[in-house]
Amino acid sequence: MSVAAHTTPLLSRVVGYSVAIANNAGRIIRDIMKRGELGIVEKESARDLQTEADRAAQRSIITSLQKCFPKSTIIGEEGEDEVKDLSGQVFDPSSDSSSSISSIACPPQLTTVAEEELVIWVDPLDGTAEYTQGLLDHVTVLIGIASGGKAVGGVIHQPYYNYQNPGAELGRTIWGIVGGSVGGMPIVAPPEGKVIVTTTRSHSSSTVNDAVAAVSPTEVLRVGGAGHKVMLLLEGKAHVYVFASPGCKKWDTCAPQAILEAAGGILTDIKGDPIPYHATVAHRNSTGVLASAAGQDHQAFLAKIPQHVKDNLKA
Ligand SMILES: Nc1ncnc2c1ncn2[C@@H]1O[C@H](COP(=O)(O)O)[C@@H](O)[C@H]1OP(=O)(O)O
Ligand SMILES: [Mg+2]
Ligand SMILES: [Mg+2]
Ligand SMILES: [Mg+2]
Repeated sequence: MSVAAHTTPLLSRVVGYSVAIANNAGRIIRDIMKRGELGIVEKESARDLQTEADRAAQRSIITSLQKCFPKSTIIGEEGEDEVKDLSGQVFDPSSDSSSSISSIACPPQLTTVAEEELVIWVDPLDGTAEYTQGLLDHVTVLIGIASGGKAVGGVIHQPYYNYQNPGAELGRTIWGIVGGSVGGMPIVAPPEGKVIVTTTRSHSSSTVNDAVAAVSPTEVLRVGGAGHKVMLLLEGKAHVYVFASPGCKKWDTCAPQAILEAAGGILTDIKGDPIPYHATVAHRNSTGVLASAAGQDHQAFLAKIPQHVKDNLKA
């Protein structure tokens, strides 16, 4: 372990190690796709799939995080068996130069957060439907860190970024701490005079579509993954992410929310209420998601969501 690991705040260390752990999970996801044996199973429905990549990436992430931060609570998408299975290949994040943590700023109010106060929400592969359909750049690995019920830090790794640009570096990782710093990609403001909305491509419903139409989009980007859609907000490709559905869970939104808020954006439920991230909270975001890029009028978007949409999403 480097000297910096002992002198930097715990939260910066967790985020820095999560960068390396997410990058390693991305390698596992690419390897499984290359081998072509996806081992697809249906979870709750045909729209809720799990592959060997989801399972293997979760095993590796949970095993590695638990080894580094044994007193924190770690909650992963892929169920109890996978979470308790610590046989995943242990990855030592301090061996990876991408976990350089000295540049990850932590605001004063978060420097004293203790390991046992942290709840780490892990989505080992966000955008599983798109992964199985070959829409590989929609896939992300999400590690979100909460303290006091709030999303305070996060990592989004996009393992297939640039996969259609041979010669360019494959994959990218963005990280952030709320009130601290954001790194890994430039933050760009979306174009003025347009309202580009991003929403689901694989989990639509009439309520989802009514909410999108209500914000009067000039363009709608229907893409997979919560992590991918928040990346579109960060890189100026969309103004607002609207998902009036109970489909997303805490591990889908914790990391994206922390990074978006660190960059000046806002993520709430579709009614404007904060999403809680305590260890004991219900996993489902039953009242939907609305996220806006930095500089956008979040309240104005919320005000346009029709009452019948809000009524359809009960807590
Ligand atoms: N109805 C649903 N069933 C299961 N997962 C869902 C559902 N709706 C959304 N999700 C999760 O939220 C993410 C964002 O939704 P969408 O891509 O539809 O916009 C999905 O990639 C999926 O995460 P995951 O792929 O990790 O299972
Ligand atoms: Mg899933
Ligand atoms: Mg997900
Ligand atoms: Mg997932």
